[in-house]
Amino acid sequence: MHVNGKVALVTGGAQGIGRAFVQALLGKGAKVALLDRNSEAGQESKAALDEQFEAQRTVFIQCDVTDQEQLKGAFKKVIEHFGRLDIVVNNAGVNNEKDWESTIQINLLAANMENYGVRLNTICPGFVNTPILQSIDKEENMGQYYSYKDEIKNMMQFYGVMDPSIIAEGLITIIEDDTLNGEVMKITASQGIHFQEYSQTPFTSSKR
Ligand SMILES: NC(=O)C1=CN([C@@H]2O[C@H](COP(=O)(O)OP(=O)(O)OC[C@H]3O[C@@H](n4cnc5c(N)ncnc54)[C@H](O)[C@@H]3O)[C@@H](O)[C@H]2O)C=CC1
Ligand SMILES: CC/C=C\CC(=O)/C=C/C=C\C=C\C=C\[C@@H](O)[C@@H](O)C/C=C\CCC(=O)O
Repeated sequence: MHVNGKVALVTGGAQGIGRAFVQALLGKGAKVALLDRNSEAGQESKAALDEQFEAQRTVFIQCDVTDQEQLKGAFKKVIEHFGRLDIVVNNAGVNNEKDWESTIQINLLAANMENYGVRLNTICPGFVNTPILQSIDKEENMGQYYSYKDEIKNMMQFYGVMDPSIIAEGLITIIEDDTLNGEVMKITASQGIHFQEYSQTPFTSSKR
């Protein structure tokens, strides 16, 4: 699918990886709805992007993705505003080991989107340089894993920390290659963008 002229919705688009996704999609000619629960960061991001791209190509919608009503309302607004919706990027995420139920609810929201006739792929990055990494130093985020914070920092040094732009490059690859469906794209500092390979099994479903 060509990105040019398409409409994308990016959750958690106000900062970090989501912001890089929004920027890359705009760079490829898409119109983008940037959803985030953080209104201040969302508005700041939109203002910064408007300096680089035509303002009417980006809309910020405040939305907490865990609130089904807000989320449905946001999807509706995007379609009303841009007239269509072609690409959904389920990026919003938190690191909160003390409230893992809400972490799952936020981070894995897309799991039930397969019935909408869309291609569904996932991106699994190693460490990426975004504000979420500051949570490693906070007991309120790390909970029982707080004592591993120095170990995690050593891992970050060992494996490397990537720039969000490479994750955005992975997203554009997924959108542009229509053959990709059900794929797990891994992005690491040492191997770059690559795919998880699963061994072939002989059974073929009649439903495929
Ligand atoms: N930074 C990293 O090293 C890695 C991050 N990830 C995942 O990538 C995604 C993006 O992470 P980062 O950009 O690093 O984090 P970040 O903390 O910099 O940005 C996350 C954005 O999501 C928003 N958000 C959080 N909860 C929300 C909610 N309930 N509703 C709407 N918006 C919400 C935040 O306000 C923020 O703007 C997350 O799902 C994270 O788990 C995955 C692997 C590595
Ligand atoms: C620690 C929690 C902080 C934030 C949570 C979050 O949202 C992001 C976590 C991000 C990445 C974690 C990566 C962990 C990687 C390691 O456990 C290894 O599995 C890395 C493996 C391979 C790297 C291979 C390579 O670079 O050569």
